Amino acid sequence: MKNAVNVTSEIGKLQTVLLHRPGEEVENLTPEYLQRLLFDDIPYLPIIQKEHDVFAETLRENEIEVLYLTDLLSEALHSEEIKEQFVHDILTESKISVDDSFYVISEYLLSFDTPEMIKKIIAGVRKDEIEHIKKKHLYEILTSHYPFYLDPMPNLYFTRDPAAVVGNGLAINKMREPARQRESLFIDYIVNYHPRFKNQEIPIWFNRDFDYPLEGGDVLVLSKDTIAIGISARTAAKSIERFALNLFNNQNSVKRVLAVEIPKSRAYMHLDTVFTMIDVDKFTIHSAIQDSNGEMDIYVLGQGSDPETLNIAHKTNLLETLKEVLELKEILLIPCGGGDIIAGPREQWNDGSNTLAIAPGKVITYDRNYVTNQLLRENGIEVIEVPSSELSRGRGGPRCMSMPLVRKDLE
Ligand SMILES: NC(=O)NCCC[C@H](N)C(=O)O
Repeated sequence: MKNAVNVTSEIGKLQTVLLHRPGEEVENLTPEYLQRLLFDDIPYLPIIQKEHDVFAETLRENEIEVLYLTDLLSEALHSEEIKEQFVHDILTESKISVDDSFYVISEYLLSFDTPEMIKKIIAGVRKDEIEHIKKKHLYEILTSHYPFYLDPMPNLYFTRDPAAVVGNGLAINKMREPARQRESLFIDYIVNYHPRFKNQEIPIWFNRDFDYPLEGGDVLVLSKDTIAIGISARTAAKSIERFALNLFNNQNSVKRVLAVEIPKSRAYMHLDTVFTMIDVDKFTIHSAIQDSNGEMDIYVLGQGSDPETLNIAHKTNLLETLKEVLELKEILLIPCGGGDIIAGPREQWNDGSNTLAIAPGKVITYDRNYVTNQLLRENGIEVIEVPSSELSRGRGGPRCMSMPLVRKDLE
């Protein structure tokens, strides 16, 4: 039987991918809470869904199996016991303290059938939806202006971030921002209880109970023996060390991890917002991650003298480091927006360098990034554009919106 998960490169023919179609959660965004919920604007639901459907259809047209997170979770919660446990965990992680409201909200959620309950959890539970909760505690009275018991989860369509497949195993991520932390609980339940995954003995390289954060947008599988991980606003150096040690100690394929430092800013939140692999020897890059001499900080981590030690080598030239680890004479870095001082940052902001490779040299991008798309084509890349007016409002592109579960190994 084929592995439930297998990713040994960024570019091998994509075979199975996990998506989430945006739903009512985006209608629960209001200006006051945009920042807390990590959005810069409010998408228009019918159009964001239409755009997402085009994205999913484009994948299917390319013979890629598209799985939806909500379907898998619904199938994973196949007994009352698992469903109740899931609701308990979600409420606990939503910081609903164990008092009257905990039980009332829990009962409310469990009154729905499983798919509807999952939709409700993702959409968020408004306070005015359950009126019969008596406010007994001071904190309940004080916070009553806040409209939700359970926050909406509008970032869920960025399935890239809560987990990452590396080789035949998985990192189930500890997410940095409170608005996203519950997302990886969905993956945890799917891996543990869904028939497609539960008996597969999938190795877990990193777990969501680790003290420091790691997010999937920072994890790039450059080849079967080299992973790149961003040291970013979302992923901590300590998490990279742990992940690297777990990989080195528990499998024999990954030999090195490149820890790539990027500016800690909203525009560059993950490594894949500024750097993606699109062919065996081609990458997109946003030039602003390098200094005026074209340098940046890259740390090559390898297995040290004992299982808890790493060898660390400091490099400053991305191109030379990539050539060395990928054993290639030439590599092309294609700058977002052609490196233009206006088109570059504009297209990067709208995910011009967040490219999803579905095969070597074949990518899906947002249509709005026409400067970058043209440049990719001029450099021999097959570019399939998808509409992006509303999808891009969440600050993520085609790579962020997809979690590859299976890719064909490169020859
Ligand atoms: N890999 C990615 O860069 N994902 C995009 C995540 C966007 C989301 N609004 C966030 O701030 O987490």
